[in-house]
Amino acid sequence: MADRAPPDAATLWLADDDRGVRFVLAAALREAGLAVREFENGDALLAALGGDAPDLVFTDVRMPGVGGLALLERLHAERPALPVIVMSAYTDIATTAAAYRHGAFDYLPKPFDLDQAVEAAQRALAQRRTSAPPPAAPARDPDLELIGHSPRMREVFRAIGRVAASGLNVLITGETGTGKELVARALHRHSARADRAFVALNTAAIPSELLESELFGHEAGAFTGATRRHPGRFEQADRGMLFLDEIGDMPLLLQTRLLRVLAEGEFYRVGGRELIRADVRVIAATHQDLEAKVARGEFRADLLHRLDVVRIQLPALRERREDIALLAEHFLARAAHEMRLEPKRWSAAALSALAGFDWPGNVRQLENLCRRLAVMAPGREIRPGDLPFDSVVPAPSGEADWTVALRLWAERELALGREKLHTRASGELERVLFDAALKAHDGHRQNAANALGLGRNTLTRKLGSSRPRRR
Ligand SMILES: Nc1ncnc2c1ncn2[C@@H]1O[C@H](COP(=O)(O)OP(=O)(O)OP(=O)(O)O)[C@@H](O)[C@H]1O
Repeated sequence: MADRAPPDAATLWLADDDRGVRFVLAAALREAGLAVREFENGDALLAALGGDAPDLVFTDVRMPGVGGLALLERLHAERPALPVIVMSAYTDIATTAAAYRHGAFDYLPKPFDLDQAVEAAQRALAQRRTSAPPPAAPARDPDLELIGHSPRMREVFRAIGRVAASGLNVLITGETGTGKELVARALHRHSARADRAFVALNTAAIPSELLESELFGHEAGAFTGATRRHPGRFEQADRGMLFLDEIGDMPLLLQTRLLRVLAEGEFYRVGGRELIRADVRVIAATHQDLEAKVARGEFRADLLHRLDVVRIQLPALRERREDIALLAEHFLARAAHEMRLEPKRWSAAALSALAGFDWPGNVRQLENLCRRLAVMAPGREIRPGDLPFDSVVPAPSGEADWTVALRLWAERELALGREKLHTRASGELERVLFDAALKAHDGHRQNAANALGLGRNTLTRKLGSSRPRRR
């Protein structure tokens, strides 16, 4: 806790139950000229707060006693101007969004670069701020949770957490099936409009002549077949959110009308005279390159600017292969549950084949495959031969198949903050090798040892320690 910082240095209080994290982080922050005081949990920090106050707080989320989010809430209530930076290995959207909602200045997903942490601290100190009161916490539906632990998805979760409560229009881009609608729903659930409607409209799915009345509604008799007054999606989304999917397919004339409505917040139904006001936050999505469409004169630049206040770009699944195994396990289990089938599991080889596939249909394609295999795959364990791909998928960058699986395992364990990876992985490696060698040599230890390039005694000793259950 001793500090060599200059007497006028800004003070930073750091709460984390992991002594190692505290040690390296505090060292880096002191190096950057801050006076750092360390606490092993939120209670200790709160207790110290009576007599003294820091300029900035860094806190972990999961700690025994008062956790990081509760600490944040207390600090925010008592000292709203004090910036708090939340750090966590749990980068699910709920935690990230809760952090921002409770007034966190920033959220650092672990593991982070020390430079990144120092930079965040400096930013926070440079612009201390007061924040708006948090909106009510929305209910969560686990089926709507976005899954992923890749750095690219963590960035997406962070962006959602950051902009959900802001009220800004958002443009979500990404290939088909990457989860754009799911992101839009997450933005809604974590926004101040969560208890109001989320209305979705797929622009590409509706014939262009009907699109205008779908959006803005129509009066009875407005056109042939309009027998009754029909409120449009804009009206339905009043005080809530309107999700315009495939916005790139909207005809130019309607783009002009949409732009005007967004600018003025009011419109007439088709064939109507009554001016309707609607307070709508628009989230738009597209898989197309809208800038290119603007250049070709197919999309209005001013509409793009109005929709594209914040952009969330979703990576293709092949750009975040680390997430494939996690998603595959989730979808396979969910499919079995939904269809009341006996659960199946993935063999390591099948998972590594999945990780090497290109997934042009992205997460939706993987989800559909899992449903199909939950029903069709013959055994309890899904093997590479059960996969419907024509050719054997090459492992990335010439890696052997099993190292791909190992890499996926390591990345996932690290993302989950698990420990002793080396010991656990080495144990597994030996177990698999010894099993295979013994099986190939009918249990003959000398021959198995020869094949492995080990002495018989070494093999026997290792078998004793790695497989206590065996003779
Ligand atoms: N990160 C994720 N975690 C869990 N499920 C996901 C994730 N991303 C996508 N999905 C699932 O994949 C399917 C496709 O997602 P979604 O409809 O949001 O994609 P999209 O990008 O809007 O597709 P399109 O461009 O075709 O409209 C959905 O069933 C969704 O639940």
